[in-house]
Amino acid sequence: MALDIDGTITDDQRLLHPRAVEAVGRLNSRTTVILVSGNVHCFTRAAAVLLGTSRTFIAENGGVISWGEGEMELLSDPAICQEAYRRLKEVYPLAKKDSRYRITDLVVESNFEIQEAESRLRGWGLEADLVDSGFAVHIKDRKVDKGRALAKVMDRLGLSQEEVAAVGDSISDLPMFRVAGFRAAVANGVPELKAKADYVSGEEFGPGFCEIVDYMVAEEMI
Ligand SMILES: O=C(O)COP(=O)(O)O
Ligand SMILES: [Mg+2]
Repeated sequence: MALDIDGTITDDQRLLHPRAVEAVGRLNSRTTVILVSGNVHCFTRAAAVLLGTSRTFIAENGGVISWGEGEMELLSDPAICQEAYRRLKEVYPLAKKDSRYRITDLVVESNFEIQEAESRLRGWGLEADLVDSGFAVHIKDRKVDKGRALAKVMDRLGLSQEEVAAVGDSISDLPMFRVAGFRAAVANGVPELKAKADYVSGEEFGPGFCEIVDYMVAEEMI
């Protein structure tokens, strides 16, 4: 299972839900859980350790892949994001967040018109785009997303589409839905994601995620 963190196993304040922790524990005994997050590498790694999930995981919305302990692969060019930030800052009052720990993308506060900024990036011919997870606005390399990184992980681990489920809440999870065979969204997910999901939970956040795991067990998918 490719599993998102914020808004899927946490609440809207990013607090980990105890029932989601229990559900991840159940998954760990049945299958491999790969965290796929917009969070930085060190945060995602700490989550993997605390949840007992695979040390192969995806961070920074696909910009960083951790291949088990010790090997890290960067899929994005940080210079692309830096240049986009520099140009956008000439127009908007951008404020960086947790930049010290970011390796590839940049996170800024949501104090500007994202769609307008994206069309400016395109107009300037830059290779960067923006994605708003509902928790953070990321300036990222356009060729990077959670789905492309997940496809790389599947390839290396020899996993077919039918063997992979993706679970998430935000627009940043949509690219994962293109490569996974089973797609599930929590009820608090964005409409664009829920529209593409095979299963949408009735409950929101952590309890919704538990419901998804219960459904997959009942349907003998795991
Ligand atoms: O970093 C974010 O913006 C949100 O993190 P997520 O991808 O785990 O939901
Ligand atoms: Mg999320």
